[in-house]
Amino acid sequence: MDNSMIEINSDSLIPIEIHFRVAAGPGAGKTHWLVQHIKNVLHQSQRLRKSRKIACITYTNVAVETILNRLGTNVDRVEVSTLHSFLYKHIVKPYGYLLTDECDLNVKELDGHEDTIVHFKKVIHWIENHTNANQLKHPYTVNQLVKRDENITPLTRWLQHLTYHLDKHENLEIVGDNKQAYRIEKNDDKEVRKYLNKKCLEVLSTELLAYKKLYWSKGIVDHSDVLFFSYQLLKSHSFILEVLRAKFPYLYIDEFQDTNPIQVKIVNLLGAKETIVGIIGDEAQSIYSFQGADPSQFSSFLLPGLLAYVMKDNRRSTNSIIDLLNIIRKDIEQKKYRNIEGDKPCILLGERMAAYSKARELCNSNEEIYSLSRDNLTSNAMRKDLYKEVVNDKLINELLEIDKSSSSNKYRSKVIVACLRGIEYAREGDIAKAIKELEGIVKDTGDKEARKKLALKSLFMLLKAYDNYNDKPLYEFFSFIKDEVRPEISRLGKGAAKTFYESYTYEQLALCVNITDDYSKHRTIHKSKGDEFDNVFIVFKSSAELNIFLRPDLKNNEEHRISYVALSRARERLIINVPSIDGDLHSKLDRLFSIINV
Ligand SMILES: Nc1ncnc2c1ncn2[C@@H]1O[C@H](COP(=O)(O)OP(=O)(O)OP(=O)(O)O)[C@@H](O)[C@H]1O
Repeated sequence: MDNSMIEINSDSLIPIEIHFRVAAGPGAGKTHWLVQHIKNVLHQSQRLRKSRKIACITYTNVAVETILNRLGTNVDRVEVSTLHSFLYKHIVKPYGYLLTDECDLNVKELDGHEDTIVHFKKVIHWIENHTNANQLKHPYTVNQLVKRDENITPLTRWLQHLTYHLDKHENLEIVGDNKQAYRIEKNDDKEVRKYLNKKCLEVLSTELLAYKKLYWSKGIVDHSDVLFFSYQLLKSHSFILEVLRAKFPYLYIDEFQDTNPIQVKIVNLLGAKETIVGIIGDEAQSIYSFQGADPSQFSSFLLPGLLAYVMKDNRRSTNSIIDLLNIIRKDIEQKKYRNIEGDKPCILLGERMAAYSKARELCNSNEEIYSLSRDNLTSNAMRKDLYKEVVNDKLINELLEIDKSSSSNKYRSKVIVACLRGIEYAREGDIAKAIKELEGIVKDTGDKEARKKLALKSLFMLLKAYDNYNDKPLYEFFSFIKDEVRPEISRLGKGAAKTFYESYTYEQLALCVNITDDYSKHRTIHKSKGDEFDNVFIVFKSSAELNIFLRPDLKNNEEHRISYVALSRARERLIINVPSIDGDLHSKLDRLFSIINV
């Protein structure tokens, strides 16, 4: 920790007209402090008027909700959003027309930003018209690339992972990640990754902007495009910066450790004058390197006169959990604010589900316990094993597959899946995503406004009837949609499709929907960031992961930071499951944990 840092706690007031950086460990009360600080600025500032607001940026929609709730009646003078939504609303949407020539951006058709999609028709068009197509050689000729499955899969994956990089002149370039250009082949039950040829990718890379333009010209924009457009616009049109600085005299960014270099540049541009910038975060909880985050950007972030603060309390966890966290972390020794001893953290050795049952016992059976896993597969497996009736998590794909025989059947399953997804997103609180899903099936109806209205009406009907189909065969859900929502979908005659609809329940298919902002009790660690739970059950796949307690390296090892985030979510009880550990490790960890065989 830097000695020049000023120590504060989550109730401290700081000067409001000086740029700041607040660093603090887990459970220090960063979010609590930020909300207090905003209220203080609203109270004291001479620079806020009706049309001028505080911009408060945070990482997820869940975090936006949390801050809005805590701000209470003060919300109308604060704009709380994710960085992408903020940039989209205040830069891309109003000024995107300035990019019409350079990027072919079709502003009229712009309708929000989405996850990256790959339209294969566009891929074909792009490759067929590629200036360097004649350099594509067997077995990667134009024809072979767009017709052979063994090329289509890695090509699609590669295009799905295009990103932007700042070059040494601080210009943005579009780059492909060649490690993503693979398909999986099974060889004697072993899975082997087969990659697209490097030379072929090199040739294709020469015209990635042309590929992107095929989407932009239709108004299709993904999350990283929002950063790209914002950066381009701010760099070449300084009046936009002036407008933004006038609108937002204060800009605060929570969870700054997970911003990527382009975002940092944008924040730097805004903070160069007038706007006071404040960043809050924890380097030790930086877990998004796969999205370009670089933890060192937090401590190296500088603006003229910036004051650096540190909060050392841990207000969340019991003493025995904080002891464990302090073993892992060297830069801040957290103080035990609650000062409650609590149960000794526990390692359960053995099979995952048996360990989970034991963990429930340890938490007095009736208390809630949240499981946190490293990857999606494991968190889905936790859910799946608990809800035994789920046969597999590919049911949605099976349904789409079974209805592929004719275009009318294809449309039928598209409608069913869109309704299913829409309902599940809405039930998890993401109404915007739910409506978007349903808009996709009413493309033939009127203008944008009319489609939105119809989607909302359908969603309302579907949610209202939820109890009528939730635990029934999917056929009931289909009948409801045909009767009430989209009568034009084709009937279900005898055959494989009908059998499918009768064999699985709505609930079983609903479990296959991937919820983005996951509020459920079985989550990935990434989705648990910023949250806290009384009892936490962490799934470690092997004893190697326990090395974090013996040789911690939060600075250089992202896997350690991910485990640290998981361990620090617990308020009362911390339980780790690992299949087994050898004797040596057992004796070394004995001091820190109760170790139980299940
Ligand atoms: N001044 C305070 N008064 C009352 N409760 C507080 C105060 N500061 C923090 N808390 C409580 O302490 C807990 C941890 O705070 P918070 O979630 O804001 O921490 P954080 O620093 O954002 O943690 P993390 O980095 O782990 O997400 C929360 O339950 C919060 O409500």
